[in-house]
Amino acid sequence: MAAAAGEPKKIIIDTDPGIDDAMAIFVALRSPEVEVIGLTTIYGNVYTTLATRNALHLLEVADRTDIPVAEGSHVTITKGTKLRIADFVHGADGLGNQNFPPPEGKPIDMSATDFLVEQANLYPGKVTVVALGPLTNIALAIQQDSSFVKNIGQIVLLGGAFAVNGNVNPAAEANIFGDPDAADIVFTSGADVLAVGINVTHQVILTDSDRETLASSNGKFAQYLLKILEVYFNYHHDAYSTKGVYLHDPTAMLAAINPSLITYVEGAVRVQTNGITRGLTLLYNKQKSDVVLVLDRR
Ligand SMILES: O=c1[nH]cnc2c1ncn2[C@@H]1O[C@H](CO)[C@@H](O)[C@H]1O
Repeated sequence: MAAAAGEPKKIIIDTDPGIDDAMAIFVALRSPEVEVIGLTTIYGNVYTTLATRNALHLLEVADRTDIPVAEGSHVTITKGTKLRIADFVHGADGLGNQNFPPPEGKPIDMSATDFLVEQANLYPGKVTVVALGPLTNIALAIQQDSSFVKNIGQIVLLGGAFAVNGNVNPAAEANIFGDPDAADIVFTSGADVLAVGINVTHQVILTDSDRETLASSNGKFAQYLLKILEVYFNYHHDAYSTKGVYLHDPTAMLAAINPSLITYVEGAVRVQTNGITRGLTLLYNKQKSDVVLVLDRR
């Protein structure tokens, strides 16, 4: 596949690493179509402090310590501290219980939100945020700077369960469930949002036999991923009948790198923020304007 002519697309990866986050970050670092200009961190698969540590670690594994890491929010946008952390999917350390040594690097002296706002201002229309966790940092950037929505090129996010059951409960997918209020702010902000839901990512499976192919590679990333994937495979074997693992974050990353790989529908999205369907994503993609008005609060 030829890289798009001209400058690579600048991307900031907002991430909660996370095993599939690690895969997505490596995909981005190996794709000439994009230039990773920063990682921002968030809770989700792990708490934010550990997400920052893992982000720094992954950049060290990839020999890309030139890329800055900015630490994100430790609480939801409504200051909620009762977070749902998916350590049962990713291991207690978020990276398959490998207990890697602590990274040598440090996050930059700037919050994730400030970094997002700064970079969007610096390169108006040119920065894509690839959001792989709950959307707190992005919603905070929208609230902090009224020109963020105009300046950010696109927000590509892994989240939602569009017309299918969620993975936390029948209503909600994990990233949206993590901060439904933030997600509703992002979806109704007027920004160019491309959402890759689990209705898509549950079709993208790294099978047991793909894992054997990976094992036959001497590549640095292949060997690293093999180690951390064990826990992710065990979880999927136990929790789902699928013989393999869902490639959630790598699929969203591929949508950012090469949008033509996926087909899309356009419409208004709202997120349910309370009750038993908290975290439900509702898409209306028809042309009936009075219904869109109810959904779209702009
Ligand atoms: O069953 C689950 N509960 C919570 N989080 C999960 C589950 N399965 C996967 N993920 C994590 O949440 C995002 C996709 O929703 C992915 O980051 C995935 O690793």
